[in-house]
Amino acid sequence: MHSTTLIAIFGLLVGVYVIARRKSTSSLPLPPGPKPLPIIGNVHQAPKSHGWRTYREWSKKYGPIVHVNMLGQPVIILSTSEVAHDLLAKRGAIFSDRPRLFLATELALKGLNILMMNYTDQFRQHQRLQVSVLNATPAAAYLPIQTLESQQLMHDLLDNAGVPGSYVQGHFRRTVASIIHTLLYGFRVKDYDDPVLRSVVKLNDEFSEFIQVGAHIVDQFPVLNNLPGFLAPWKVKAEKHYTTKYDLRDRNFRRGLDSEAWNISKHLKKTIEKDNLNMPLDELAFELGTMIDAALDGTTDSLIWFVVACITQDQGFIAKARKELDAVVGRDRLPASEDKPNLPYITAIVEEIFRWRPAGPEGVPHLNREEVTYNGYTIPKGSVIVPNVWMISRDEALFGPCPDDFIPDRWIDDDGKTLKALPPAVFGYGRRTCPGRHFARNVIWIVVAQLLWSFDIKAGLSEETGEPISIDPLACTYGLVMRALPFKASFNPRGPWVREVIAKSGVTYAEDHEAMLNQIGAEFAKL
Ligand code: HEM
Repeated sequence: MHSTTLIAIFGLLVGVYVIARRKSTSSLPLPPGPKPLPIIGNVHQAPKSHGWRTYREWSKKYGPIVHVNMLGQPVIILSTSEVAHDLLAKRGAIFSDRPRLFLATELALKGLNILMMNYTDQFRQHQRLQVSVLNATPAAAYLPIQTLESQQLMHDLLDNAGVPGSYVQGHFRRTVASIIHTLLYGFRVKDYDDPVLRSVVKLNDEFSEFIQVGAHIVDQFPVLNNLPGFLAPWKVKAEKHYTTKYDLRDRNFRRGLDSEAWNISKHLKKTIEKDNLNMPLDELAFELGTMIDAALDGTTDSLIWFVVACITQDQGFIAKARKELDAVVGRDRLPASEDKPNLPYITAIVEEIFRWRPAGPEGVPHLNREEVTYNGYTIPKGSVIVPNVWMISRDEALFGPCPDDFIPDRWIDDDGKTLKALPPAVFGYGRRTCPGRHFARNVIWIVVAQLLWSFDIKAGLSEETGEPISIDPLACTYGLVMRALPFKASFNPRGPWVREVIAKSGVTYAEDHEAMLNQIGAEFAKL
């Protein structure tokens, strides 16, 4: 046998032995969970995919804190908003690291993945940069670009209107991609088959596979990486992922720097120079790339779930939204972000999308750097902490009855106007809460408002029978992000005024987006 193979097997055995002997200083038990087997723990019961379904069953059986053992690695699943806040937010100093998912970080991204960085000084430096361009105030400056792209989407969907049913998901992805590439790098994405967009989607899908907790034995036993390539096929895949990502990020970053107009690449490079930060430019390029990756899927997929909700869940919410839109906006123009204070029902719909189909139903895992005791249990140091977002969003005590149904009214207070302060789970917790949440909410709000104002959204028709093709509202992919499986939909203008209004703004590619970016730059200068 090859000597590296022997070393790897020896390392594996030592690893199992050391982990099995890991001693706790607390006399309190571990949280309850399914019964483990010796050495392998609960590996045999671990879900192969759609873990949130299994986690839902476990939380019903064992309660809001469940412990499972993956080859000695403790995994703690949190299933109510209260326990998630108590641990991940209130004890944020302990619970803000990330698991060492070897494939996702050390190998595939060589430590340059901001999402998977521990809560270190280096991470905090990145976080300060993110917040400086994504907080509520800077995010508000992006509304004109977001509105422009939403108008373009309405135009693209109108173009599709005569088609009895087509796959429209690409239009939504293009819209979100164009917003983020314009702001970060200064160029619009005009085609959903654009090669830059195709690369981001492919890399995101790959990364989503790398990041799955428990899916790769090398995450538990990094020593296996000493195996020769033919015994460790993940190495080649991860190296290729890194190189492709590096090249893409480098190219986009340079394009941003070379562009005439203001953009976030230029702005952050200036910040680094002005504040004399210790951050090499390729690290900044990765920072920007992380924002692109994080923004694209969650935002696009939330919009597509909204389309699914319109087709499969309408118990009157569409009529209610239209009544509000007609009263506030009228029929001579598309809704604009300035209408937001007067359109609380649209805001309730946006919150309901996040609750009904949280883009990341298993959240992004945290890791605790110290052992803690909580509610009579011990949570061992170095546990992988999974916020069970799917279940947290279905807590009837918080969100009311029928949690599997799409009911925006659950967010509206008794006065019919104010939004209830219910705790959303979709953007994560504590010090690692998604910095892009204002940005995402703004994009989704304007697109949802304009879609409801413009179109009757229905299931696509079968080419053979002419009948509507039924859509399973739970049919989805599995990964970091829960994506609806491709489906056909039709978007028909709900009245003649819609075509007139959308045609008036027409195709938006002739608009001077560089002037809009310079305007944002001028607003940033005043902040
Ligand atoms: C609906 C859309 C989105 C969803 C559902 C979402 C969700 C999340 C979640 C769950 C996390 C991890 C939180 C945690 O660990 O507790 C996260 C992190 C992050 N998100 Fe978002 N996000 C969305 C959109 C965006 C956008 C638009 C941006 C940027 C423009 C963005 C940038 C980031 C970044 C940079 C991180 C890493 C933060 C960290 O690791 O501390 N996200 N997001």
